[in-house]
Amino acid sequence: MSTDASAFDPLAGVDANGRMEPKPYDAVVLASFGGPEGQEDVIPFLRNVTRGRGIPDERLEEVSHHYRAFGGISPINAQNRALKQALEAELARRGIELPVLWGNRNWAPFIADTFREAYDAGHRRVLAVSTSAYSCYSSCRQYREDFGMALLETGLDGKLEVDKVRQYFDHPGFVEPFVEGVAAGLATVRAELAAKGEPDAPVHIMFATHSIPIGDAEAAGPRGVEFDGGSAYVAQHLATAQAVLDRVPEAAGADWSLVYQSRSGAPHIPWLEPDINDALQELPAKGTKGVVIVPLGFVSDHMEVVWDLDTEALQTCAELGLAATRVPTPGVHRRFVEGLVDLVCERTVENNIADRPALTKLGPWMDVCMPNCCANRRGEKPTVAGIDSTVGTGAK
Ligand SMILES: CC1=C(CCC(=O)O)c2cc3nc(cc4[nH]c(cc5[nH]c(cc1n2)c(C)c5CCC(=O)O)c(CCC(=O)O)c4C)C(CCC(=O)O)=C3C
Ligand SMILES: [Fe+2]
Repeated sequence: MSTDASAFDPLAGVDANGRMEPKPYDAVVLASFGGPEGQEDVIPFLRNVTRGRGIPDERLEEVSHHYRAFGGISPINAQNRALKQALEAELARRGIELPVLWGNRNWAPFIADTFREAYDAGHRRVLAVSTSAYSCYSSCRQYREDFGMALLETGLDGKLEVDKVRQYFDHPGFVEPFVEGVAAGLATVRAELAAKGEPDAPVHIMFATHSIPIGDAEAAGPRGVEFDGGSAYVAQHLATAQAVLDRVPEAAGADWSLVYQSRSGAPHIPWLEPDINDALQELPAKGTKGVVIVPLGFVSDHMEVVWDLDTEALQTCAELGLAATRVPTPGVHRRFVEGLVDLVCERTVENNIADRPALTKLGPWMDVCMPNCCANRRGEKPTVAGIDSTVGTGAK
């Protein structure tokens, strides 16, 4: 994809495709959402997530039950500790001396504390890797804003330079675990149908991602570019789903769709549809007997996956008599971990990897966001890693 960066006064070292020239980084910051680690954390965590966001109390109440049912513990922090360890091991295996620090947007360890820790350890330039693969306010810009706010809050703006790796929805390291999962999921569901005496019954492949307000979807990615499905967010998912399917011979001829989950917000604000549970209801009338649910929007098996898919959507399947399975997320899959380290190496001077693989025509996505990229008019906050960034750009 090409964008017109020449219209702006770009940061030094960024080309017209938003690619940043390699730099010598001192550390990697694994940045994630964060989650509660006990019953007493649940409400304070939800308040952090929804700060100033108009999420109805009933929705918070409902979501708190999802966490309460798991002892108030989200799986996401343990998953990020495991991912941090796996990244450290892969860097060590390649002989790359880059420490990995971990910080979250909504729960301890908070990004501001991680930046302080980085600075106190002598690091002056860090590269963030987030646990969000796609482009939208929640998955890209909000990280860039929270990095910016953390730099201002800690007084580290002008002292700590912060960049971020590109959105990696179509990187082979993200796609390949899903390829493996879809092939295995189809085999599981077909075996279940065969055991019921229906070996040739139709199976649907349902790709699921987080619903977002339609306004956020339309604001995703660079301005002035037309995308399939009406937005960069939807286009990235459609193209990635196709990239997965193209690599699973057993999926040839199977019906598939992209559906949405975990809607929140006020009812009068339109969000992306259909909801996964509504979409499942439609399947039996079409003669579909089985479904493979692919959590394409997510990096690990966190609460949105174990509750909204494994608890609710699989329950819907059971009620409808559909044979069903849910494919794993990339998690700490070897290819995913290698892919994230490759993404880091695209940006480093030492151990640089010049090749930037992308399995869809949308990629490789930009290292640096264009002005107003993913901006949803929730107010102007300073952002790092944008071509118009005023914070996180290093010594002033
Ligand atoms: C696109 C997207 C991703 C995928 C990209 C990514 O992975 O980052 C994602 C991930 C996640 N969302 C998560 C949790 C929550 N998201 C909420 C609310 C919201 N998410 C939104 C979008 C996304 N969310 C939006 C537009 C809202 C509305 C309010 C707002 O704009 O903030 C709320 C508030 C209550 C509710 O409304 O549900 C909670 C508790 C967790 C943690 C799970 C765990 O604890 O294991 C994770 C990984
Ligand atoms: Fe969310």
